[in-house]
Amino acid sequence: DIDYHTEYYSSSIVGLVKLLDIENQFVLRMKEYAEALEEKLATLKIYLKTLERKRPQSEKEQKQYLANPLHEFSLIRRLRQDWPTLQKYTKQEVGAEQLQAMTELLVKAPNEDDMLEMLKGIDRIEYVYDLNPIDMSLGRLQDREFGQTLSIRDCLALAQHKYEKKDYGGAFAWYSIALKREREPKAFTYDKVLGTALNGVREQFAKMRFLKVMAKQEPLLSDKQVRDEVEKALNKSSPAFVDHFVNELLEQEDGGVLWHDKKLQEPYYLGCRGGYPKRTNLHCRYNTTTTPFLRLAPFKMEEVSLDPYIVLYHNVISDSEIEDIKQHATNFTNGLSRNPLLNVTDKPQIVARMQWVEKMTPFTDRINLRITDITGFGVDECKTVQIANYGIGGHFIPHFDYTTEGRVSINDTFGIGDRTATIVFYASDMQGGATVFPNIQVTVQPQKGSALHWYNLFDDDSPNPLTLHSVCPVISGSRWTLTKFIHSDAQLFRKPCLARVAQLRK
Ligand SMILES: O=C(O)CCC(=O)C(=O)O
Ligand SMILES: [Fe+2]
Repeated sequence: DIDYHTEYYSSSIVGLVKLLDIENQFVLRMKEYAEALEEKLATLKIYLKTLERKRPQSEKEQKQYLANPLHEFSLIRRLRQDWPTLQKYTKQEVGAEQLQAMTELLVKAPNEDDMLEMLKGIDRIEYVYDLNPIDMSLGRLQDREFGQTLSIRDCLALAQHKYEKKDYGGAFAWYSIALKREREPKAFTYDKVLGTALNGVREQFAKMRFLKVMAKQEPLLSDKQVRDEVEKALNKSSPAFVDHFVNELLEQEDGGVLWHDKKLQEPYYLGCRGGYPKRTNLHCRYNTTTTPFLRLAPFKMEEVSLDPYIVLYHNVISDSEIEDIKQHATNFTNGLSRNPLLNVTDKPQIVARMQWVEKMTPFTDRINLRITDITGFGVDECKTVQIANYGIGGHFIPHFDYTTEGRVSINDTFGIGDRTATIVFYASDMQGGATVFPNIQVTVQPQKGSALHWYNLFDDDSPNPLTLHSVCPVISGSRWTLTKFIHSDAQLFRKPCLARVAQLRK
C-alpha cells in the first residue's frame, strides 16, 4: 500500500508557499504560548513577592512573628487553603489552546519523504552544476548571490545526508563548513532548545577524512569493510590525537578539496551547465505560413535544430494566460515518482508536480487553438494538456516522449497513436531548469511566454532517438510549464482521448 499524504512540500514551490504559511501560523501560536507563560510567571512573581515581604527572616523575627496569635492562625490557614490551590495553579497547563493548535499544525509539517526529497534536490543542484559547497553555504549559486542562507544545522543535515549516501568527500566538506562557521551569539540558547548542534561533529568530520582516504587506498574493500576499518582505527586513537588532527585539517585552506571527484562529463550534466558548443547556421524568422491566422499575427520563430526538428517560438502566451495555467493546476500529483501506476524507484525520474488537465474550459480551447496556429497540427484527437511545476532541485531525467522502453510515462497514448511531436510552453523564468537534448548537444533555457516544439518521430512514424531530452534541476525560481503531446492518429478524433485510454486500461 502506498502511503498517500494530502500534501507534498518538496519538488514544488506551490507546496512551499503553503509551508511558509504554516510556519507563520506556528510562530504566531508559539508567541501566544510564550505570552501565556509570561503572564503566569508574572502572576507567580507578584504573589511570591507579597509573601516574601510578610515572612520573618531571622530567628528573632520568627519568634516575634509567632508570638502574634493572628499570625499563627494565618500560617495554618495559608498552608491549609492557599498552598494547595497555588500548587494546582502551577500545575495548570499554560496555553492549552495554543499547544493544541501547534500539535495540529505539526500534522501538516513536512514528513521524512519531504525532507529527503529536499536534501536530494539540494544535493542534485550541487552535483549537476558543480557548485562549491562553501559558495553554496554562503548563498552563492552560480553567478547569483542570495546572501548567507544556510545555518550550521542546515550544513550538518546536508553533511549527514552525504554520509548516508556514502559520499564521504561531500560529507567532509559540509562538516568542515559547519565547524568553521562562527556560532551565533545566541547559540547556547538554541542548543538548549534544539540539542547541542556540534555534539560529536569534530569526530564525525575526522571520520569522513579517514573513510575517504581508506576507500581510495583500498579500492577492493567493500563499504562495510571500509567503515569497520575506520571504526577500529578511530577507537584506537586517543581523543587528543583526533582533536589535534581535526584542528590541522580545519587550518588547511583546501580542507574541502575532497568533494571534487565527480562524473561531471556526462552529456546531460554538461548541457545543464551550458557546456555544449555554440550552434551555427540556424535562423530566426517570423512564421506567417502555418495557418491563415499567422498572416495576421506572426510568431517569432527560432530554429534550434534541424534533426530532430526543434523550434522555439517567442512570446506565444501572455501573462494572463500564464495565470490561467496556474489556476488550472488544482490537483497536482508529485510527478511520476508518486504515481501508483508506476514503480516507485529510489531514483525518481521526475521530481516535479504534474497534472493532466482533462476538463475542457475556454482556456484549454484557447491553448489548443494556439497550438494548431503555431504548429499546424490538429489536436482534436486529444485535447488534454499537462501542467507541471518544478521546485528547487526538481528535474526530469533524460527520456523519450514516444512509446518505447525508455519512455517513462503511463500508457496514455494507446489508441490515439504515438507522440509525433511535443510542445512545451514555458510559463516562468528561472535559474537552472533548462530543457536539454543530450544526443544533439542542445540546451534551451526557458523564457517565460515562449514555447519549444519538436518532432519525436520520423515521417514514417518510427522513433528518432536523437530526441532524447531532459529537464535540468531548478536552482531557483519556480518552473511552470504546459506540455502538449501531439498524437499521430488524428483521424480517430471522434472520441475524447481519455475515454479511450480508460477503455483500454480496463
Ligand atoms: O518541461 C520540459 O522542458 C520538458 C518536459 C518533458 O520532457 C515532458 O513532459 O515529457
Ligand atoms: Fe518529454
